[in-house]
Amino acid sequence: MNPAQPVPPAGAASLMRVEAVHGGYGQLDVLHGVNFRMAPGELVCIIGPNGAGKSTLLKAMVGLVRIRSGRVLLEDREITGLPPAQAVRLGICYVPQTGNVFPSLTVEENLEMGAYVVRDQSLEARKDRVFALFETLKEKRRHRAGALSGGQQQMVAIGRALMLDPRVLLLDEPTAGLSPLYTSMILERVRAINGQGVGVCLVEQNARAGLEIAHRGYVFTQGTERLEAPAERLLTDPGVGRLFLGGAS
Ligand SMILES: Nc1ncnc2c1ncn2[C@@H]1O[C@H](COP(=O)(O)OP(=O)(O)OP(=O)(O)O)[C@@H](O)[C@H]1O
Repeated sequence: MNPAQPVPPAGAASLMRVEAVHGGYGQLDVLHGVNFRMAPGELVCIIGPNGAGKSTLLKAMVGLVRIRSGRVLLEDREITGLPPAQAVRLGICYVPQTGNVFPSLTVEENLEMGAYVVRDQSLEARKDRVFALFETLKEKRRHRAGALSGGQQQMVAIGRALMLDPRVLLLDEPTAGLSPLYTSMILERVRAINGQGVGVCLVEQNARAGLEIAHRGYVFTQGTERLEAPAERLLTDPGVGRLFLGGAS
């Protein structure tokens, strides 16, 4: 299962970049000098053990945790510490792992919440684009989001992020707790979203499945990136296989 898109060449202009970031929660640093980059049109997967700081990196990229030093850039613009609402306006959308739908609102209302800043006539067209990607959501548009399955709720959360036509989509473990069927369905849709030109950073516990749809991958441990390589190389690396992919490929 190789991505249809070619791997962007090394050194290509970056869409998003993290440079030597230290930061975390309160007085506690969780990120210890993290470097990360995503080229335009790239799908990057971050794997690593629990507590390695993967989610914290995504939050740092969207202004949700304190950055003590280092920089975050969107193209050439420095956005370090920018409030989350402004990061969203610049086209960076983040889907957290949990608590990512409004359970008492319908699917359609959830999607509309994603585009509450849109004041033009494009709302229906935006919803239709999400429904084209997630047909199940169209069928269930009038259902309460809280009554959907975990996989369907994840579709609502991703769909809501897509309502703003993001340039960068940050996904925190979108397949956590899902059945193998829903896991492959969600990852296949993530690849389709990337195929439309959206830069995607995917944190994934299903490390092998995540790397299989990615162009490039990072292995995180203890608050920093230990390895960075084309996804195919990580998938065939015996050390990575043994430690992070549940055995050799
Ligand atoms: N809101 C918070 N306040 C304080 N510490 C936190 C907070 N969120 C996470 N941490 C701590 O930061 C460290 C990194 O957590 P993080 O969630 O980024 O790891 P992760 O690699 O995403 O792990 P997982 O795969 O378990 O989600 C952990 O030690 C965690 O306990």
